[in-house]
Amino acid sequence: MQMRFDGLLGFPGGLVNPSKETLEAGLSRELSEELGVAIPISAENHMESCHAPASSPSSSHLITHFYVKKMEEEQIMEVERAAASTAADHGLEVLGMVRVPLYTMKGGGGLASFLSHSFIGNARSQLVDSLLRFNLVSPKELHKALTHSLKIHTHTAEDLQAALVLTEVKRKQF
Ligand SMILES: O=c1[nH]cnc2c1ncn2[C@H]1C[C@H](O)[C@@H](COP(=O)(O)OP(=O)(O)O)O1
Repeated sequence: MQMRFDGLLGFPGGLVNPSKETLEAGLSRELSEELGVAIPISAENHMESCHAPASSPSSSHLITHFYVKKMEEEQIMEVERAAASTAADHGLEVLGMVRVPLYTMKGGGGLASFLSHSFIGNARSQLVDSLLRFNLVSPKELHKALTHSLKIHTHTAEDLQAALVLTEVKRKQF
């Protein structure tokens, strides 16, 4: 996955105008811009399409099309190198590639922590669906990670609330 310009986690990709290019050609173009390498995509890589509600009142509703391509570790490392060096969008729309940890540590580190971050649109569901579909994590492990993730999320919300109260106090002093 990647850290986006807006601080949210998401998959490489972007908007495609289907009257101008096919979904697969549009995705290949976006991958070249964001990853700095040409990755051919075909209809066989399509996993799911769904209607995603607008992420903010000012943005439009979207149909998201999710594609999955299996790669060898060496190919992934090549993509990671190119994404950080030759990709046109690096440092602009994309701040870096991130690997998804497929393990959960005792204290909740790993997948549980990863899933508690903030994701763009329906990227978290896309990630969870693909982990299950390709048997990368068992349903039991994923359930455990998501349960822990929810606790981390609640703790983060409480932490943010405490920071907000603190700034309110400081704001009134000045
Ligand atoms: O990974 C994703 N999963 C689901 N929806 C996503 C993901 N990444 C982006 N989006 C949605 C949210 C945005 O409204 C649109 C366009 O994304 P963006 O990165 O801004 O596209 P461009 O590169 O600017 O074309 O898609």
